[in-house]
Amino acid sequence: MHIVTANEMYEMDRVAMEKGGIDGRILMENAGRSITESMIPLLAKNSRILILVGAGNNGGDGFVIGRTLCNQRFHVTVLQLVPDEKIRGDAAYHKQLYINFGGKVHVDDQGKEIAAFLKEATVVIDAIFGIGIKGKLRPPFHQIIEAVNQSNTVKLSVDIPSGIPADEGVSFDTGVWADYTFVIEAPKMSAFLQHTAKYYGKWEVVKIGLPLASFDQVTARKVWTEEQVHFTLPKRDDYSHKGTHGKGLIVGGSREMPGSIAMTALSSLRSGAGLVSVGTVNEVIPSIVSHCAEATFIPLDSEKGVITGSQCLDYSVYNAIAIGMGMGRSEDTAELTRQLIKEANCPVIVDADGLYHISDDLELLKQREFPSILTPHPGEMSRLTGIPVKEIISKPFRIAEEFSKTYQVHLILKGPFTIVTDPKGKQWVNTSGNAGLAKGGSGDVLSGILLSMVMQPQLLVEALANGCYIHGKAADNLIVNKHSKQDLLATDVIQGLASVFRTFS
Ligand SMILES: NC(=O)C1=CN([C@@H]2O[C@H](COP(=O)(O)OP(=O)(O)OC[C@H]3O[C@@H](n4cnc5c(N)ncnc54)[C@H](O)[C@@H]3O)[C@@H](O)[C@H]2O)[C@H](O)CC1
Ligand SMILES: [K+]
Repeated sequence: MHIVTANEMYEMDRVAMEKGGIDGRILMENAGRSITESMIPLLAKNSRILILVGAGNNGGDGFVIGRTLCNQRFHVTVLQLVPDEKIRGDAAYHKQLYINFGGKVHVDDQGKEIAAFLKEATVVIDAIFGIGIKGKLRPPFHQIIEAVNQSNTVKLSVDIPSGIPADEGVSFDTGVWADYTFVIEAPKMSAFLQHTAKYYGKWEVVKIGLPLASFDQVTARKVWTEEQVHFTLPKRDDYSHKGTHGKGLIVGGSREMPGSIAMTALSSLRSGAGLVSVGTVNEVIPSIVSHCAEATFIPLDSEKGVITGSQCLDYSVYNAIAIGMGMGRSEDTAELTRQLIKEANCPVIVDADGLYHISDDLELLKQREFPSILTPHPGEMSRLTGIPVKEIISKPFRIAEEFSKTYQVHLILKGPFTIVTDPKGKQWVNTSGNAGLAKGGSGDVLSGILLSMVMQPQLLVEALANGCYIHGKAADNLIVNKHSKQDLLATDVIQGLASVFRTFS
């Protein structure tokens, strides 16, 4: 499933019309018909449906929906929120069809009658604005949208909740708080941004007949779906041995933070890694063993419970390495991080304190011949880039793309919608997971899962996207009957991995 910006969607439209030869009026007909079909299960025969229509093609979709619902004997009222002369082109054509079929249009371009119409309605179909909204809402639309939000109606938005921009990095006034959004052809970026996603309510994609093959030329952003997990997650071969599933090294831990690396080691083993070695300070090894008897250890030189700088580690025997969890932020651990990044001839996952250390040495990443995988949350991304957290949350796709391309890394920008970006800028969004994961230790568990995935026989980006999916899905399964978002702990997520792997094996 592709994710688009407004311009990318217009480009798809252009391709469909100019190259495909399909008429815009047919696309609008398809949009309105498909949405109506998907909407009907949510409607009761006695629903009093109010369709709010704006000036653009989103409003045009509203007229098609109006005609189609009237034709099926639903009780429909269309309220046009702009003067007649503003309804043009394909929307005007479909307005006329709606009228020809016996539909009535009420015009309220001042927003004076909206309250009265809302009072009579049980369902609002929001076709005020689509992806064409620009700048601050002009009067009276702010007031109209607020009135819709305050009304006691079920709110069904067409393509996008009106008022919400399609793109990232765009400020907005207010938007319809939809119960349900029928997204045309491809979800827009704002469905995956934490400040706008909540306006969509539940959403589903409706198809209107755009040439699917063209999406790949128009956008390099996709949702990582459960279906793809089914296709790509390697099945364990009956005749495999521990070597088949990779040997991983985890470097980190300190006297003050022995738990992080223990969780990484355990989650990695629980995700199928053949062998896991932990390079850490001697004194924390017994506590890690108590959680994870299957790991082997490389005691590293340490001072005051923290790993010291130069270590004689043979990186060549590993299929992948993860560094940083609970490691501490001394100059010594910084030196070790730099050394490992320079010398390791296999994929390296850099997390937590490892990310802290490389923030000032990002150029090192460009020199690596093997993949570098960075797993920052927005705070860590802010340190890596010098960009404020607020801006990262507001335009994560663009910032992640630029960073991955510049430093030639695979970036996993963590959040409610984790974005995996490859060094060419291709992106996949993970949608599993819940707020129960917003706790210390979650990242350590994710790093362990990723380490294990990277060592399995699958493409690197698939391994990373699958790792994110599995981590979130374990948490989703756990809050269904065993835990809640409140009490869920990172260690529970490790226990929950079994439920996910069983589904996909
Ligand atoms: N292939 C497709 O995706 C199809 C999508 N369809 C629908 O068309 C809309 C996009 O239509 P467009 O006309 O470009 O934009 P809008 O409907 O969002 O309307 C813009 C409209 O609103 C006015 N406006 C803009 N900004 C403001 C503001 N800040 N305050 C007040 N008014 C504003 C402006 O005057 C414009 O006239 C898409 O979302 C789908 O729903 C097609 O129907 C089928 C193909
Ligand atoms: K809308």
